[in-house]
This record gives sequence, C-alpha cells and structure tokens, in this order.
Amino acid sequence: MSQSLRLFNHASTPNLTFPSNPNTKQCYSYLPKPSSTYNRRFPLISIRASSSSSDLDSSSPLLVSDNGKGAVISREEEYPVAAGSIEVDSVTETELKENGFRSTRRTKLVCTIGPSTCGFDQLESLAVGGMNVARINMCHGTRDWHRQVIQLVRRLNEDKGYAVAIMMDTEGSEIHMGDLGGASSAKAEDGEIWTFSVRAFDSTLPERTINVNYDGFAEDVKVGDDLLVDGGMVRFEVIEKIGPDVKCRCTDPGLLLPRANLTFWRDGSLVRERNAMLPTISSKDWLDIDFGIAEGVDFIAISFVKSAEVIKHLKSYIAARSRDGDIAVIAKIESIDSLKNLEEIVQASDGAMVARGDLGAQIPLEQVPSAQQRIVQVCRQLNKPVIVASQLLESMIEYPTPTRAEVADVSEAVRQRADALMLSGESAMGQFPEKALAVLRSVSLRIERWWREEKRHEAMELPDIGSSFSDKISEEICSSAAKMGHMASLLSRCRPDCPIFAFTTTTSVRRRLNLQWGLIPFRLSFSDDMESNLNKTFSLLKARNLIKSGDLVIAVSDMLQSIQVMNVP
Ligand SMILES: Nc1ncnc2c1ncn2[C@@H]1O[C@H](COP(=O)(O)OP(=O)(O)O)[C@@H](O)[C@H]1O
Ligand SMILES: C=C(OP(=O)(O)O)C(=O)O
Ligand SMILES: [K+]
Ligand SMILES: [Mg+2]
Repeated sequence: MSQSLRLFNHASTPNLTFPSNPNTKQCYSYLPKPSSTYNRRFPLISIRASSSSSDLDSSSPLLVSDNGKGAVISREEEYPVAAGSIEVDSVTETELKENGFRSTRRTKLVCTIGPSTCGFDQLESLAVGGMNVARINMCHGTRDWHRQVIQLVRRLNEDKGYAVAIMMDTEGSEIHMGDLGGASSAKAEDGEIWTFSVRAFDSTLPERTINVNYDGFAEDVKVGDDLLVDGGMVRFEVIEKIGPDVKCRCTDPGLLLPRANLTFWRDGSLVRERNAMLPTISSKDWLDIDFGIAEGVDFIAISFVKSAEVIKHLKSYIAARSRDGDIAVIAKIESIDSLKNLEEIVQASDGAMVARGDLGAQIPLEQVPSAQQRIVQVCRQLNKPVIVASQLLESMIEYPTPTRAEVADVSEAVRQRADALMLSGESAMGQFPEKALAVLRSVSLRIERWWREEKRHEAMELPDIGSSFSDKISEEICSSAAKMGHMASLLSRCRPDCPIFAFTTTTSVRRRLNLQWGLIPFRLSFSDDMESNLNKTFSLLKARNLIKSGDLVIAVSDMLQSIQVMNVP
C-alpha cells in the first residue's frame, strides 16, 4: 500500500497533524480548521507525481482537479461518465504516453476558424496539432456559417475524443469598413484618391470606394485628419467632405481587407469622442450573444470593452439565459479605456485577451509590448486566464516559415507565461494554418523545456484572492502543496514547473479548463467519498498508462480540505 502522509484532514483531526515519517520534507503551512462544514463547491484534487519519494523536484508533474468555479454544473446534454472510465483529450493522452509528464505543453493554443480551416478534416488537423480552443469571429461570416463550424467541432469532440472549446468573439461597435463587395482584398497605392462613404450601395461598389459602417462618420471626420486602416496598415489623409462621402488620399499604401477597422487621428491623437458613445455591445452583438448562448459556446469574448459594468451586465444576462450559466466571458483589452480600467475589467471577467490588433491602432505601437506585459501580469495576479492575440505569425498567412522576429514575439509571450496564444488570419484565411500552429507549439515547448533545463521557476508575489474563508483555505492548501516541491502553485496561477491534471465531472468544465496554463483536463465521475475517488482516479490513470505504481503524488482536495502525499498504489 502507499506510504501515505496525511498532513491535514479536518474530517478526522481537530487540528494540524504533523507527519511522523522523517523522510518527508517538513514544509507545510498551518491550515486552520474551517468553522463550518467544508465547502463542496470546489472538489479539487491536486496530485503531484514523480518516480520516487526522494525525487520531489520541482519539475515533476502536478495533477490538479477542479469542478469549475461555481456549483457543480449539470447540463441537459450531460451524460455520466461510464463507471470505470476516464475521458482525456486523445492528443494529450498520446503525448503523455510518448513523452511522459514532463514534456506536456503548458501554453494553450487558440485558432481562429475561417475559410481556410472550416472543414471537418481541417478542424481535425488543427486538433491533432494542438488546438485547445476554436475561435469564431462574428465580424465575419453568417450565423449559419458559424453554426456549421460549431457543429463540426462538436462532432470532432464526440467522434474523436477531443475537448476543443469554442470561443465566440463579438464584432463590437467600433468603426470599420464594409466587405469590399465580395473581393478578398484591394490594393491602395500611394497618392490614390479613395472615397469612404456611409451611403448604402445596392449593387456593386464604385471603383476605389469603401463603405463605412458608422452613420456619423462623415460628420465626425475633419479635412486634414489621418484615417488609419487596421491600425496603420494603410493610411489616408482626409482631403474633402461631400455629404456622406469623404475623399481621402492614400499616404501609406497597402492592402485593404474586408471589414478592416478604421480609426481617425487629429493632431497626433486618436479621435475617440464618438467611439465613446457607441455601446460596447451593439444590437447585432446581442443577437450574436443570444446565438452563442443557444449554441452553448464555452467562451464569449467581448470586443472593445471599456468598463467592468458591461462585463457584469453580460454575465448576469448569460446567467439568466444559459441553461447552466457556464459560459465564460473574456474581456478583450484593445482600447485606451480598457487599459485605464484594466484591473476592474479583469476582475469582473473570467479571462482577458491582449487584442494587439486594435490595441495597436489605439495606442502608439511601441507601447503595445509593455501593455501586453502589464495585462498578462494583472491577469495572473487576479487569477484569470489571459490570451495573447494578433499578428503572432502574420507573415505565415502567405509564407510557410515565420520571420525570426515573429518567433521572438511568440517566445516572449510564452516566457511571460500567458495562458494561451492565438492565431487569427494565420489560421482563418492563411495558406499554412497547420504550419502556423506547429510553430506556436514547437516554440512553446522549446521555451518550456528551457525553463526546466535552467530551473527557472519564476516566483511571483501573488496576493490573496479568496474572499470567503473556505476559498482562503483552498489557496493555503494549494500553496503549501506547491512549496513541498519547491515550486509555486495556486494551481495554474502559480505556473508550477509541471503539468496539472484537472479532474472534473462535467464536459463543459473540462472544455473550459482547456484555456488555462498547464491544466490537462480529465472527466470522470466522483462519489462523495474522496478516498475512493482518489483510488479510482489512480487505477483509471494506471490502466491508461498515464501514471504508474510507485509514482509519488501530492493530492490536494478541498472537498476534504486536506493534503496527502502518497505513492501511487
Ligand atoms: N468567418 C470568417 N469568414 C471569412 N473570413 C474570415 C472569417 N473569420 C476570419 N476571417 C478572415 O481572417 C482574417 C483575420 O481574422 P481576425 O483577426 O479574426 O479578424 P479581423 O482581421 O477582422 O480582426 C479576417 O480579416 C478575415 O479576412
Ligand atoms: C483579436 C482582436 O480582435 P479582432 O480580431 O476581433 O479585431 C484584435 O484586435 O487584436
Ligand atoms: K471580433
Ligand atoms: Mg479587435
């Protein structure tokens, strides 16, 4: 039987019990006895495994389990896991078997799905290549198109054993161009005169004419303003206004893409008075959100968030409408206001995205890297998953290899320990979606391996975040479990130098956990008896060759408010 060490279990001991085994490391923190019955909202097992008890080094794997951040969720579609079975992503299982625990990828990958990747086989290739979350961007395509993608991802999960989550990204109500009358792009040359118009054109667009989605556009711009397409990819100067038409001269030539974002600048600053009056969630966005709720997406990302209020409003809207209120809301940080109100926005959200595309159109480009670093740090402090997005591998839309600069950018995001990296055009409409994904994967793995080799376990001062007493206890339990292996961990937040196995009873929670750094979600059924849950988990993992007898593990359970160190029986 396992040499089991019970550090604390209030169910059987009134206070802290110190271990009698002299070989175990003496590094526990005092855990006060909870005053009330223990909190069942967060059944949590954290198991840290290594080959022998003397091998408690920081790079050995940590397995964690979490049943979501709220009540145990049951969906109508939810089906019990067959007794004696455990569900894990088939790609992860293969990786675990082939490479062992230590080399599992910690950084998660999000792919935007578009014309290049919307077929079943293409989606499957992305899943095989490590896609954890599929993003659909409601700026483009019809709801029917998006529904089709959602259904294909579902089928992929069901038929082939993946747990790819779906993120729906709203259009938001910023100013953008129309869809170029069906053309995939248009080239604007230096000195050319183009017309930006709010008129509705019933047939084809006149030559060098761009439709603008915002009625107040022609009133708001002034002659002399700079008009930036996509944050400066193409630049125009406003030279004349004729009713609904605004004539502009191209000053920086480039490719115009359908529905590209437009900003205008006056005397070196962004003009944003009008934008401030547009609602963050437009009426079209609300329809898309209803669609997302009806389709049961896992995440809704909100564009151009300005304040925490809109997030709170959306969260209560979702809670009232979704069957189980389990759609996570991701705040996209891509405006000056979102940077100003960053902490409160992140606090109100279930996660954030560093949406560098639009962010770079609203603040000077050279400020984007420091903004990214701050957003990633704030998210980690507040324990919210964070995605770094846009232009990570932009050149791979056209070319099969990335630039050195792009690889350096991806490395930096991984090094910052962002939870996830995202592909946009590279996977949506690029020529090499799978290659781009492979670059994200291999760069992530390389940096993560380098940490292990160099033993760079970055410890960050993390503030207490639990508000309730039992949350605080959970936090204590996790950090003391982490300290035993000289590594940081309040679960994923501590970015421990080991994978974290997350056990849940719920399919949707399993998919949502997929966004978080280092978490490998499993689904199995739990009983009320934690001891037998653990034993069952061990035997299922052993049967799948994912752990073996003798592996040393630390099991953290906030169902029992306990930590146990034991060898796998
Ligand atoms: N559902 C879709 N249908 C058609 N094209 C799409 C779709 N999703 C994305 N794209 C294409 O991929 C590009 C990059 O995607 P993304 O970065 O999400 O959007 P945007 O460039 O509008 O911010 C888009 O500009 C568009 O050309
Ligand atoms: C991710 C972003 O948002 P979208 O692609 O919807 O513009 C961005 O602006 O970087
Ligand atoms: K969007
Ligand atoms: Mg954006």
